[in-house]
Amino acid sequence: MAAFNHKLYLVTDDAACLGRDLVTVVEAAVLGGVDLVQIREKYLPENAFLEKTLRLKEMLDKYNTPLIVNDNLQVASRAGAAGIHVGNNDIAPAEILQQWSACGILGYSLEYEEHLQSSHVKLADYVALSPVFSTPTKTDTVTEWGLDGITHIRSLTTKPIVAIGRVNAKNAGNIIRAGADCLAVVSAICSAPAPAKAAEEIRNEIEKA
Ligand SMILES: Cc1ncc(COP(=O)(O)OP(=O)(O)O)c(N)n1
Ligand SMILES: Cc1ncsc1CCOP(=O)(O)O
Ligand SMILES: [Mg+2]
Repeated sequence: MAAFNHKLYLVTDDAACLGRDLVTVVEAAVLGGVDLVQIREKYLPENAFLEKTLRLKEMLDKYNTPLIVNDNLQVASRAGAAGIHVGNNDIAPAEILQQWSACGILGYSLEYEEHLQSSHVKLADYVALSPVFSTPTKTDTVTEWGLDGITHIRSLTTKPIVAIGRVNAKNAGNIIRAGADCLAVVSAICSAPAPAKAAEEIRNEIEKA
Protein backbone atom coordinates (compact mmCIF):
# COMPACT_ATOMS: atom_id res chain seq x y z
CA MET A 1 0.00 0.00 0.00
CA ALA A 2 1.53 3.31 -1.11
CA ALA A 3 1.42 6.44 1.05
CA PHE A 4 -0.78 9.12 -0.47
CA ASN A 5 -0.27 12.70 0.63
CA HIS A 6 -1.00 14.63 -2.55
CA LYS A 7 -3.31 17.63 -2.55
CA LEU A 8 -3.73 18.91 -6.10
CA TYR A 9 -4.09 16.31 -8.84
CA LEU A 10 -4.22 17.28 -12.50
CA VAL A 11 -6.07 14.88 -14.81
CA THR A 12 -5.17 15.62 -18.40
CA ASP A 13 -7.46 16.18 -21.35
CA ASP A 14 -5.72 17.19 -24.55
CA ALA A 15 -8.98 18.49 -26.02
CA ALA A 16 -9.42 20.83 -23.04
CA CYS A 17 -6.00 22.47 -23.60
CA LEU A 18 -7.33 24.87 -26.26
CA GLY A 19 -4.81 23.80 -28.90
CA ARG A 20 -1.79 24.23 -26.62
CA ASP A 21 0.83 21.50 -26.23
CA LEU A 22 -0.18 19.16 -23.40
CA VAL A 23 3.31 18.87 -21.90
CA THR A 24 3.63 22.68 -21.78
CA VAL A 25 0.24 23.03 -20.06
CA VAL A 26 1.06 20.31 -17.52
CA GLU A 27 4.49 21.81 -16.78
CA ALA A 28 2.89 25.19 -16.06
CA ALA A 29 0.37 23.48 -13.77
CA VAL A 30 3.16 21.77 -11.83
CA LEU A 31 4.96 25.09 -11.42
CA GLY A 32 1.67 26.49 -10.08
CA GLY A 33 1.25 23.80 -7.41
CA VAL A 34 -0.02 20.55 -8.93
CA ASP A 35 1.70 17.64 -7.13
CA LEU A 36 0.26 14.61 -8.96
CA VAL A 37 -0.68 14.11 -12.63
CA GLN A 38 -2.83 11.53 -14.39
CA ILE A 39 -2.66 11.03 -18.14
CA ARG A 40 -6.17 10.25 -19.36
CA GLU A 41 -6.55 9.38 -23.03
CA LYS A 42 -9.79 7.58 -23.75
CA TYR A 43 -9.40 7.31 -27.52
CA LEU A 44 -5.68 7.09 -28.45
CA PRO A 45 -4.33 3.80 -29.84
CA GLU A 46 -2.04 2.10 -27.32
CA ASN A 47 1.28 2.96 -29.04
CA ALA A 48 0.41 6.64 -29.24
CA PHE A 49 -0.81 6.57 -25.61
CA LEU A 50 2.51 5.04 -24.53
CA GLU A 51 4.54 7.55 -26.54
CA LYS A 52 2.65 10.47 -25.03
CA THR A 53 2.96 9.01 -21.53
CA LEU A 54 6.74 8.72 -21.92
CA ARG A 55 6.98 12.31 -23.16
CA LEU A 56 4.96 13.59 -20.20
CA LYS A 57 6.90 11.44 -17.73
CA GLU A 58 10.24 12.76 -18.98
CA MET A 59 9.13 16.30 -18.14
CA LEU A 60 7.52 15.34 -14.79
CA ASP A 61 10.63 13.45 -13.65
CA LYS A 62 12.50 16.78 -13.62
CA TYR A 63 10.09 17.93 -10.89
CA ASN A 64 9.80 14.57 -9.07
CA THR A 65 6.07 14.73 -9.77
CA PRO A 66 4.49 11.26 -10.04
CA LEU A 67 2.53 10.26 -13.13
CA ILE A 68 -0.55 8.03 -12.91
CA VAL A 69 -1.97 6.35 -16.03
CA ASN A 70 -5.73 6.09 -16.51
CA ASP A 71 -7.21 2.64 -17.25
CA ASN A 72 -4.35 1.07 -19.25
CA LEU A 73 -2.14 -1.37 -17.31
CA GLN A 74 0.18 -2.10 -20.26
CA VAL A 75 0.90 1.60 -20.78
CA ALA A 76 1.35 2.19 -17.04
CA SER A 77 3.81 -0.65 -16.57
CA ARG A 78 5.75 -0.14 -19.81
CA ALA A 79 6.17 3.58 -19.07
CA GLY A 80 7.31 2.90 -15.49
CA ALA A 81 4.51 5.12 -14.21
CA ALA A 82 3.99 5.76 -10.51
CA GLY A 83 0.59 4.08 -10.61
CA ILE A 84 -2.77 3.61 -12.25
CA HIS A 85 -6.34 4.84 -11.81
CA VAL A 86 -9.28 2.53 -12.53
CA GLY A 87 -13.03 2.49 -12.04
CA ASN A 88 -15.88 0.07 -11.78
CA ASN A 89 -15.75 -0.97 -15.46
CA ASP A 90 -11.96 -1.35 -15.71
CA ILE A 91 -9.43 -4.05 -14.86
CA ALA A 92 -9.84 -4.96 -11.18
CA PRO A 93 -7.28 -3.77 -8.59
CA ALA A 94 -6.46 -7.37 -7.56
CA GLU A 95 -5.57 -8.23 -11.13
CA ILE A 96 -3.45 -5.08 -11.45
CA LEU A 97 -1.43 -5.98 -8.36
CA GLN A 98 -1.04 -9.55 -9.59
CA GLN A 99 0.26 -8.46 -13.00
CA TRP A 100 2.24 -5.36 -11.99
CA SER A 101 4.31 -5.86 -8.84
CA ALA A 102 5.92 -2.41 -9.25
CA CYS A 103 2.55 -0.62 -9.08
CA GLY A 104 2.89 2.30 -6.68
CA ILE A 105 -0.29 4.33 -6.31
CA LEU A 106 -3.52 2.52 -7.16
CA GLY A 107 -6.55 4.81 -7.40
CA TYR A 108 -10.17 3.64 -7.58
CA SER A 109 -13.33 5.58 -8.50
CA LEU A 110 -16.15 5.19 -6.02
CA GLU A 111 -19.46 5.33 -7.83
CA TYR A 112 -21.68 3.48 -5.35
CA GLU A 113 -21.54 3.68 -1.55
CA GLU A 114 -21.92 -0.15 -1.33
CA HIS A 115 -18.56 -0.51 -3.08
CA LEU A 116 -16.78 1.02 -0.09
CA GLN A 117 -16.67 -2.49 1.45
CA SER A 118 -15.38 -4.11 -1.75
CA SER A 119 -11.96 -5.70 -2.24
CA HIS A 120 -11.38 -3.06 -4.94
CA VAL A 121 -11.49 -0.25 -2.38
CA LYS A 122 -9.53 -2.27 0.19
CA LEU A 123 -6.65 -2.59 -2.30
CA ALA A 124 -6.77 1.06 -3.38
CA ASP A 125 -4.44 3.77 -2.06
CA TYR A 126 -7.16 6.40 -2.50
CA VAL A 127 -10.83 6.52 -3.45
CA ALA A 128 -12.03 9.15 -5.89
CA LEU A 129 -15.52 10.50 -5.26
CA SER A 130 -16.47 10.65 -8.87
CA PRO A 131 -18.02 13.08 -9.57
CA VAL A 132 -18.36 15.43 -6.61
CA PHE A 133 -20.31 17.71 -8.99
CA SER A 134 -21.66 16.70 -12.41
CA THR A 135 -19.44 17.92 -15.19
CA PRO A 136 -19.55 18.19 -18.97
CA THR A 137 -15.99 16.77 -19.04
CA LYS A 138 -17.31 13.28 -18.15
CA THR A 139 -20.99 12.54 -18.54
CA ASP A 140 -21.10 8.74 -18.12
CA THR A 141 -21.27 8.99 -14.34
CA VAL A 142 -23.57 7.53 -11.69
CA THR A 143 -23.62 9.41 -8.37
CA GLU A 144 -23.19 13.16 -7.92
CA TRP A 145 -21.74 12.99 -4.40
CA GLY A 146 -21.96 16.67 -3.49
CA LEU A 147 -20.44 18.13 -0.33
CA ASP A 148 -22.70 16.07 1.95
CA GLY A 149 -21.65 12.91 0.12
CA ILE A 150 -18.00 13.69 0.82
CA THR A 151 -18.71 14.23 4.52
CA HIS A 152 -20.70 11.00 4.66
CA ILE A 153 -18.00 8.90 2.98
CA ARG A 154 -15.36 10.62 5.17
CA SER A 155 -17.21 9.25 8.20
CA LEU A 156 -17.07 5.71 6.79
CA THR A 157 -13.45 5.34 5.63
CA THR A 158 -9.93 6.32 6.56
CA LYS A 159 -8.75 5.99 2.94
CA PRO A 160 -7.54 9.24 1.37
CA ILE A 161 -10.43 10.84 -0.52
CA VAL A 162 -9.89 12.53 -3.88
CA ALA A 163 -12.73 14.74 -5.12
CA ILE A 164 -13.21 15.16 -8.87
CA GLY A 165 -15.85 16.85 -11.01
CA ARG A 166 -16.22 20.58 -11.67
CA VAL A 167 -13.60 21.43 -9.03
CA ASN A 168 -12.32 25.01 -9.24
CA ALA A 169 -10.86 27.78 -7.06
CA LYS A 170 -14.34 28.90 -5.94
CA ASN A 171 -15.47 25.55 -4.51
CA ALA A 172 -12.04 24.12 -3.53
CA GLY A 173 -12.14 25.32 0.11
CA ASN A 174 -15.64 23.91 0.69
CA ILE A 175 -14.69 20.54 -0.80
CA ILE A 176 -11.65 20.23 1.47
CA ARG A 177 -13.65 21.35 4.52
CA ALA A 178 -16.28 18.73 3.66
CA GLY A 179 -13.61 16.05 4.11
CA ALA A 180 -11.65 15.57 0.89
CA ASP A 181 -7.87 15.16 1.13
CA CYS A 182 -7.03 15.97 -2.47
CA LEU A 183 -8.70 17.76 -5.39
CA ALA A 184 -8.52 16.41 -8.94
CA VAL A 185 -9.04 18.90 -11.73
CA VAL A 186 -9.34 18.81 -15.52
CA SER A 187 -10.86 21.88 -17.15
CA ALA A 188 -10.30 24.53 -14.46
CA ILE A 189 -6.56 24.09 -15.14
CA CYS A 190 -6.26 22.64 -18.67
CA SER A 191 -8.64 25.24 -20.16
CA ALA A 192 -7.49 28.21 -18.08
CA PRO A 193 -5.88 31.11 -19.96
CA ALA A 194 -2.92 30.78 -17.55
CA PRO A 195 -2.72 27.19 -16.20
CA ALA A 196 0.06 28.03 -13.69
CA LYS A 197 -2.03 30.81 -12.15
CA ALA A 198 -5.15 28.63 -12.11
CA ALA A 199 -3.26 25.85 -10.31
CA GLU A 200 -1.79 28.33 -7.85
CA GLU A 201 -5.21 29.75 -7.00
CA ILE A 202 -6.68 26.31 -6.33
CA ARG A 203 -3.61 25.29 -4.33
CA ASN A 204 -3.91 28.42 -2.18
CA GLU A 205 -7.55 27.62 -1.43
CA ILE A 206 -6.55 24.08 -0.41
CA GLU A 207 -3.80 25.34 1.90
CA LYS A 208 -6.14 27.93 3.50
CA ALA A 209 -9.01 25.47 4.09
C1 LIG B 1 -8.80 10.96 -10.02
C2 LIG B 1 -9.82 10.31 -10.88
N1 LIG B 1 -11.05 10.11 -10.40
C3 LIG B 1 -11.99 9.51 -11.16
C4 LIG B 1 -11.70 9.13 -12.45
C5 LIG B 1 -12.72 8.42 -13.30
O1 LIG B 1 -12.35 7.08 -13.52
P1 LIG B 1 -13.35 6.08 -14.26
O2 LIG B 1 -14.60 6.02 -13.47
O3 LIG B 1 -12.65 4.81 -14.50
O4 LIG B 1 -13.66 6.81 -15.63
P2 LIG B 1 -12.63 7.16 -16.82
O5 LIG B 1 -11.70 8.22 -16.33
O6 LIG B 1 -11.89 5.91 -17.15
O7 LIG B 1 -13.51 7.64 -17.92
C6 LIG B 1 -10.40 9.38 -12.92
N2 LIG B 1 -10.04 9.02 -14.17
N3 LIG B 1 -9.48 9.96 -12.12
C1 LIG C 1 -12.30 12.13 -15.21
C2 LIG C 1 -13.46 12.45 -14.36
N1 LIG C 1 -13.97 11.53 -13.51
C3 LIG C 1 -15.02 11.96 -12.83
S1 LIG C 1 -15.44 13.54 -13.22
C4 LIG C 1 -14.13 13.63 -14.32
C5 LIG C 1 -13.84 14.83 -15.14
C6 LIG C 1 -13.59 16.07 -14.30
O1 LIG C 1 -13.38 17.13 -15.16
P1 LIG C 1 -13.58 18.65 -14.76
O2 LIG C 1 -12.54 18.97 -13.74
O3 LIG C 1 -13.35 19.39 -16.05
O4 LIG C 1 -14.98 18.81 -14.26
MG1 LIG D 1 -11.57 4.14 -16.07
